[in-house]
Amino acid sequence: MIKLHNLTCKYENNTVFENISLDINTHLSILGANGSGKSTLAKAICSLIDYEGEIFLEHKNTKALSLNEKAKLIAYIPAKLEIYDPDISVSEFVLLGRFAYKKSFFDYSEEDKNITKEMLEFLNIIHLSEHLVSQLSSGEQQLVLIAQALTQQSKIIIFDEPTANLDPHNSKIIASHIKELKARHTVILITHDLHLAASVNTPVLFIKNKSATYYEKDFFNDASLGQLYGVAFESLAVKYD
Ligand SMILES: Nc1ncnc2c1ncn2[C@@H]1O[C@H](COP(=O)(O)OP(=O)(O)OP(=O)(O)O)[C@@H](O)[C@H]1O
Repeated sequence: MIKLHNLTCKYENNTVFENISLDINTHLSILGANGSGKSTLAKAICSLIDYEGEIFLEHKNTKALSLNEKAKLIAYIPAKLEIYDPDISVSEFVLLGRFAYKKSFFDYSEEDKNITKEMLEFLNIIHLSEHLVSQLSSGEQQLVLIAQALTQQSKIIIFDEPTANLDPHNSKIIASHIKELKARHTVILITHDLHLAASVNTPVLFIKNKSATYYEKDFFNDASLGQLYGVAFESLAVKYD
């Protein structure tokens, strides 16, 4: 459960959006034009940037939570992997998702390593375990990012444009994983990929003109999409189902 109360985000003098209040009790897709503030909203929810107002995760004010407490409640998956260590392997990278559970400063536990292996198997990338993350394709890197987030075992997972760099085949793989994860997690999906959003099939929060409108259902039709995005739509063609 995520609760936003009078949430305002700005960068210096640029107000991105203001006074968003919303209770998110289920899966949600956040849509809107480039620069409308989707990633800013996600980053505020994850305390990665400053904000005005209040954000509650599972009834707890995020400002009162430690980094580790937040990591156990919410995971953020960026659109693209930033690789700080070109020599890190897939299994080492995914294991880092267990940081909030680490008991010893020096090493991860057997349980941490087992959970890492489990997530690599779940995403069908166990064969990449010893590969260098820096040498993977974009599609493989996206799966590695998802694996790392899953090891956090947080209730809420935010996917920020998970198919941004992917071809339709890899997008379909990601779509199928996201749909599967809905059974165990609260999924927040940020995307421009309307096929993906329609396929994942959640209520929609559309950000426009510094505010946000919530659509419980009936969002994915040519008329409302055309009006919101300002371009003509003819029924979505690619099927991720
Ligand atoms: N670190 C930053 N410093 C200053 N301005 C920023 C910063 N990050 C984002 N912005 C500005 O905030 C606004 C919202 O950006 P944001 O990335 O949240 O939009 P978005 O909806 O996720 O866009 P896109 O769909 O293009 O990824 C934009 O005008 C952007 O230029």
